[in-house]
Amino acid sequence: MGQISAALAAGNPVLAKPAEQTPLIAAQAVRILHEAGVPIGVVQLLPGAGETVGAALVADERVSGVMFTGSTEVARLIARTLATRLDGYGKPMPLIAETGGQNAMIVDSSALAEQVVADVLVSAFDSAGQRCSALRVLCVQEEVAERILTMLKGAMQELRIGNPAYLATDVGPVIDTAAKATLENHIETMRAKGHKVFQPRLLDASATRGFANGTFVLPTLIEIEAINELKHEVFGPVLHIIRYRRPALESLLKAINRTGYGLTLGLHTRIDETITYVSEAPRNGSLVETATTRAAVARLTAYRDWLTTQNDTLTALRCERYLKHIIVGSTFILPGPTGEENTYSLKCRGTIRCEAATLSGARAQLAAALATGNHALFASGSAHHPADPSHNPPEMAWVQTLPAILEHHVSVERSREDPFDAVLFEGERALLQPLVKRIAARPGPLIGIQSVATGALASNEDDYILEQLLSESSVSLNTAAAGGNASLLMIT
Ligand SMILES: NC(=O)c1ccc[n+]([C@@H]2O[C@H](COP(=O)([O-])OP(=O)(O)OC[C@H]3O[C@@H](n4cnc5c(N)ncnc54)[C@H](O)[C@@H]3O)[C@@H](O)[C@H]2O)c1
Ligand SMILES: N[C@@H](CCC=O)C(=O)O
Repeated sequence: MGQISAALAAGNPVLAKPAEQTPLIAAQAVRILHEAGVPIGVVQLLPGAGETVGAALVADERVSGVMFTGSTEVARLIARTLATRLDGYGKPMPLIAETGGQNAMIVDSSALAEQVVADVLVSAFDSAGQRCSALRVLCVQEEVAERILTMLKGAMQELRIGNPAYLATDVGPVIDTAAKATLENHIETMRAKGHKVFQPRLLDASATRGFANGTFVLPTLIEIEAINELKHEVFGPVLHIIRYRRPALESLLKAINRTGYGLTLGLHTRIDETITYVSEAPRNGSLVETATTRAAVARLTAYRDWLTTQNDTLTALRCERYLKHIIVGSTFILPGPTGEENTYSLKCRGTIRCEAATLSGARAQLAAALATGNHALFASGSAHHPADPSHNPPEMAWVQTLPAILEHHVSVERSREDPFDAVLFEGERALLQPLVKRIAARPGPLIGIQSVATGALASNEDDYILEQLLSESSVSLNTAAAGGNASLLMIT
C-alpha cells in the first residue's frame, strides 16, 4: 500500500501485482481504495505468477517505472529487464527496490543476556522469520557465547509453534510448501556439512495445535564460522550463530559489510564507545568513510573558488546553489518513547562514478559529488565507451590542478574494476543505453544511474537529484536497556 500511495500521490496510475501467495489480501486492499474513491482505472489489480504476469509487466514499454518489494535476486532480474529501455524522457527507467537482508546482531560481553535473548526471539522468530528485517546472523563475543546460547536454547524450547489464530502461538507456519522445502533443504545441507544445528523438541499437542497440517519449520540455530558461508538470505525461522573474539570486531564488521546487504544491524552493548564505533563504521566498501556537513561545505567552497579562478562562472554558480542546501552529515532526532533515542542521519553514498561528454558536464558532476560528501571517480578516456571508439570524453588533466583539499575526493579511474556506489551521466541517449545495460549486468548491489542530456545542465533545464547521492541511516538506541550505561559504574 505504501508503494501504491506513493505512486498515486505523484499522479501516476498503478498496476498492482501482488505476490502469488497473497492475492486475496491484495484484492481486499484494492477494493478499499476503490471504495474510498480512487477510480477503478487508476489502480488495477493484476494478480498472477512473477515469472509470467510480473515479468510481462516489467518488460512492457507502457510501464514507466517499477516499485518492487521482494528478494534481491528478483530485483536484479527486474533491473536487467528495465535496462533494455529508457523512459519517455530518455532517462534510465525508475526502479525502487526494497529487497532482502543478511541482518546481523552483534552482542558483546557487556550485554545483559536476558535482554539479548528476548530481542533475539522477537527478531529471529516472530512472523516465523519472514520479515526483511529479521535477524539472520547472531554474532556473540566468545566469552559469553556459551551462556547466551544456553539461555537462548532454553527460551526456544518454550516457544509455542502452531496455528497463529491462537493467541498462545509464538511461531506460525512459513508461507507455502516451496518455502518450507527451501528452508529444510538449507538446514539439512548445513547439518551435512558438519555445522551444529539446534531445534527445540515439539511440546505437547495442545501447545503445537495445527502443526501437523501446516507448512511449519521449527525455529533453528545453526553455528557457522563466518558470515560469508551464507551465500543468500535464508527467509524463515533459521538463525545462524557466529562466535567472535573482541579484537576481531573490526574484521567482523567488514565481513558483514562485504555481504553487500545493508538493511538492519543490531548491537547489544553497554559501552558507549562500542555503540559509536559500530554505528559509525562505514556500511559499504567505499573510499569515503564519513562526511560531515562542515567538511562538505569546505570542499565545495574550495572548488567554487577554484572554478572562479578558471573563469568557469556557470559551475561556480552551481556550487553556490548547492552550498545553500548541504544536508550530508545532518542528523535529526525522531520522536520516540522515553528510554529510546531515535535518530535519522544522512550520509554520503561513497564513490560516484562520473561519465561526462563535456568539460562543463564533468565539472557539474564533481560539484554534485562534493555537495553530497562523496568521492567523484571520473571514467577515463574511451575505456568507458568501448562500443563507440569515436566518443571523445573531455580531457581530465584539470583534475590534477584542483586545490589540495580535494586531493582525496576526486580521481580518474585506473581500472574498470574500480568500485563505485552510484553513477552520474551526461551525454546522448545512444551512449546512455549501453551504460545502463552494463551497470545492470554487474554483480553486487543495484546501482542507481542519473542522467542529463548535454546542454540541459548549462541551460538549467535539468539537474541531478542530490538526495539520490546520499544514503539514509536510522539508529534506535535503547538507553533504558540493562539499567543504563556501564561506564557510569566506574564513577564511584
Ligand atoms: N526491504 C523491504 O522492505 C522488504 C519487505 C518485505 C520483504 N522483503 C523481501 O522480500 C522477500 C520475500 O518476498 P517474496 O518471496 O515475495 O519475494 P520474491 O522476490 O520471490 O517475489 C516478490 C515479487 O516479485 C514477483 N516476481 C517473481 N519473479 C519475477 C520476475 N521475473 N519478474 C517480475 N516479478 C517477479 C513475485 O511474483 C512477487 O510479486 C525477502 O527477500 C524479503 O527480505 C523486503
Ligand atoms: N518494516 C517491516 C519490514 C517489512 C519486511 O518484511 C518490519 O520490520 O517488520
